[in-house]
Amino acid sequence: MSVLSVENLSVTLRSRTVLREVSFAIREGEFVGLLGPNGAGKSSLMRAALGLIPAQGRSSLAEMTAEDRARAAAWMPQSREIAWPIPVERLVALGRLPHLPQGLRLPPADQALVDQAIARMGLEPFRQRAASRLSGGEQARALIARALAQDTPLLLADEPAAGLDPAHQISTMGVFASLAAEGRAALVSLHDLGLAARHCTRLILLAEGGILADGAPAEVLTPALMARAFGISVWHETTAQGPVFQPLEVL
Ligand SMILES: Nc1ncnc2c1ncn2[C@@H]1O[C@H](COP(=O)(O)OP(=O)(O)OP(=O)(O)O)[C@@H](O)[C@H]1O
Repeated sequence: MSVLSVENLSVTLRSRTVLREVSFAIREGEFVGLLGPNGAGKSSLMRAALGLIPAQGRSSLAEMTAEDRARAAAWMPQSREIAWPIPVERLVALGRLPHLPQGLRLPPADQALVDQAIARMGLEPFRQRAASRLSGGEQARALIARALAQDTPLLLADEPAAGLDPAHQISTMGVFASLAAEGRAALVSLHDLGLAARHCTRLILLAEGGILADGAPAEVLTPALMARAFGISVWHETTAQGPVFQPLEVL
């Protein structure tokens, strides 16, 4: 079943067309990496698909009411600043707000989802710490945990691996992959092509105002497409531990 359907979506920002008639659908069980050079329109595509910026065309999420959308999709934006000193546990608990009548304390089932999200993102030691006093990477993990606590069929995240140390990059990609394996879906923008090759079930490559390629990682991370989209040469090999992919040089 499709959790997001985008048809002929075009985005114009300050009279410049950033995306032209982009169409794709995301189904349950998919972990989709959104790739493309700086300025290709990855954030704009996710924000337009969520109905956060004006766009032409159709998006199934943008058509929903704000309440329905908050139960259908969780969103982690690129900007991570947590400006106020809310304890990490309460920040993560905000993910349950779309599911609760106003003013109620968290029922046990909702608290269990908060605890699960905190454990999944390795935030146990920070539970009572003011979120504004976490490091950049820890703040990113707290915001991913809030999105996980929302417990939605689809999670969209803008560069969630940026600023994380290697172990947390791998474990965070593992969390998204496990959501997909559980029958949910994730759409995640990434600049790390090696992580995309190893963890995503499908890649969408944005460039030149549209989708240049959409398919399995091996179909998208080809030398020809990498040269065209990023102007780089690449090295890749299939190993016993899975695909290994390394950008090499600027062409
Ligand atoms: N508010 C805005 N007004 C005008 N132009 C904008 C605005 N926001 C983004 N743009 C432009 O739209 C284009 C797409 O930006 P977007 O942030 O979607 O790219 P991206 O693929 O997410 O880039 P990055 O990899 O650098 O995060 C860029 O050329 C950017 O300069």
